[in-house]
Amino acid sequence: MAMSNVGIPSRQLYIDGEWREPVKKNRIPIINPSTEEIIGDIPAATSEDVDIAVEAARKALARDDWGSTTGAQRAKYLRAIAAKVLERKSELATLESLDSGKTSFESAADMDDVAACFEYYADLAEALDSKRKTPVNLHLDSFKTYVLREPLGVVGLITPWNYPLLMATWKVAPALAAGCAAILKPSELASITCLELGEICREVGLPPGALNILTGWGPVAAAPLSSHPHVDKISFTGSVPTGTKIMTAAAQLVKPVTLELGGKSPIVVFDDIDNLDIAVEWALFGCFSNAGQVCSATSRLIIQESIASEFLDRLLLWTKNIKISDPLEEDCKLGPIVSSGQYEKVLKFISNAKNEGATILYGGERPEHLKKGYYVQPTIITDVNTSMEIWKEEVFGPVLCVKTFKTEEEAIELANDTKYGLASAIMSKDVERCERFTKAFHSGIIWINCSQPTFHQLPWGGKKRSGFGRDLGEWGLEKYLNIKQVTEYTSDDAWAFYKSPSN
Ligand SMILES: NC(=O)C1=CN([C@@H]2O[C@H](COP(=O)(O)OP(=O)(O)OC[C@H]3O[C@@H](n4cnc5c(N)ncnc54)[C@H](O)[C@@H]3O)[C@@H](O)[C@H]2O)C=CC1
Ligand SMILES: NCCCC(=O)O
Ligand code: NA
Repeated sequence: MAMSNVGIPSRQLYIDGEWREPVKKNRIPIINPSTEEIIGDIPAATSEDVDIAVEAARKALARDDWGSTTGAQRAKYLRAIAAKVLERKSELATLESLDSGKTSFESAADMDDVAACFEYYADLAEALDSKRKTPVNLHLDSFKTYVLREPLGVVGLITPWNYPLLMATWKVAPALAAGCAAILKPSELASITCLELGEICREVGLPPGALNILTGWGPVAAAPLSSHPHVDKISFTGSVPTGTKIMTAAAQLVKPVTLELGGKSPIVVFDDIDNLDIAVEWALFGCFSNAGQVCSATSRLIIQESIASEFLDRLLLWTKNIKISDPLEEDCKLGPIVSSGQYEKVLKFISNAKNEGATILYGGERPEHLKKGYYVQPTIITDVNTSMEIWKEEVFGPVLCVKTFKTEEEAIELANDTKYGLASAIMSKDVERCERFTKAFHSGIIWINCSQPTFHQLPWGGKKRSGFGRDLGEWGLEKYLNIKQVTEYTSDDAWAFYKSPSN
């Protein structure tokens, strides 16, 4: 096993710029999914701590040192956070791998993305100053009007474990850029790096209460944010059942939510591709990177019948070549699943597929050389039909199911045969066909001749059961802004709608 000499910091809740013990003093063990060992613990917040954090956030908004900042001033904090992340990149990446099982390469890439995302929203925060007040010319002498873009208020950011610090950053960076005060609730399965973000905020002198970080169990530490009368918005990434609960609670207060809820995304491969191996590698990366624990994983391979057999042969060769090991080992390409619960869930999906009559072409089990840890072989499933669970449900593990098609019409029907609508990919050198598919796919993200590349300048989110609203890009900032119209009557004349009693 690869050794790490990075110690697990022991932290409290990060509230009002300070480390604060949870009111109930409970803690949750941190489990390393590669060794199944307890390596530390995190504080477990309850609704009492949520109340304290919400109050701290409200006070931050009311104080000049946060509530009256310009975008340019906030950008300085965001850039300082980015610099600290890069300074601590190697340590943070190792912590991310120890906590979540991500390979060290992917964790390091995440830290680069985290820093770049803070930098990107620093740019947008600066640009916001000139857009803060936009005059609107009505071509009327009697009225002067303008539109203000203001911070929305106190926002609750509830995030998952698959990209722990990166998913938090997709929400924290724009929320702070907008001038909101935020409460981040990371996943109990992987919170270490999000707590370190608290330490970074403390070190760079982010005004107290601007960002508060509460770790703990979802129903105890996050649910109170959805129902809290002084939390103005919830931005969530995670499962459909939890998204439904959040939306239900928020609906009682007409609280806006944005939900990013995963999917069962297709990758359609046509027989006109120039290079089989290039397409095979994208199909592999699309489903097995991050051990398949990706909301946008292209986990349904829809392949043209004429090249299916050759494609699958190559796919098998590439799959067998994937190095599965402790995520900190050099060249590891597939680490463990995040937790025992998720591991059991993935294995159950595979055994259900088998019981329903599908063929496990490759994988489906624990790799023989790894006796401990929540490892699952990269798995390829064929003989799938569209009524099977494996075709319909999100596995969130390294499990690819395969179906073939003959015609373009059949391909698009199969691609859209899902309750989800996050991403879709097409591999073809026919430009017009790619355009037809771009239009026909029912999803928020389209990849052409690739799968998964993600850029923080572009909107991220889906339709149907994948949720609504967008992270990233300018759309990721807009959702933390309140649009306020201001209408001023500038005429000296009376309005004269009613008859004046003095006449
Ligand atoms: N869209 C995505 O990126 C993700 C999708 N998932 C899907 O969800 C499945 C289950 O994973 P979980 O960790 O159980 O996801 P989850 O949706 O329960 O967890 C995500 C976040 O929601 C919080 N949460 C849990 N219950 C809550 C509640 N009642 N109110 C407010 N927040 C709550 C959790 O503490 C965590 O911070 C996965 O197998 C996968 O299919 C999981 C993580 C990320
Ligand atoms: N490449 C980033 C994927 C983000 C997500 O799984 O939500
Ligand atoms: Na963990």
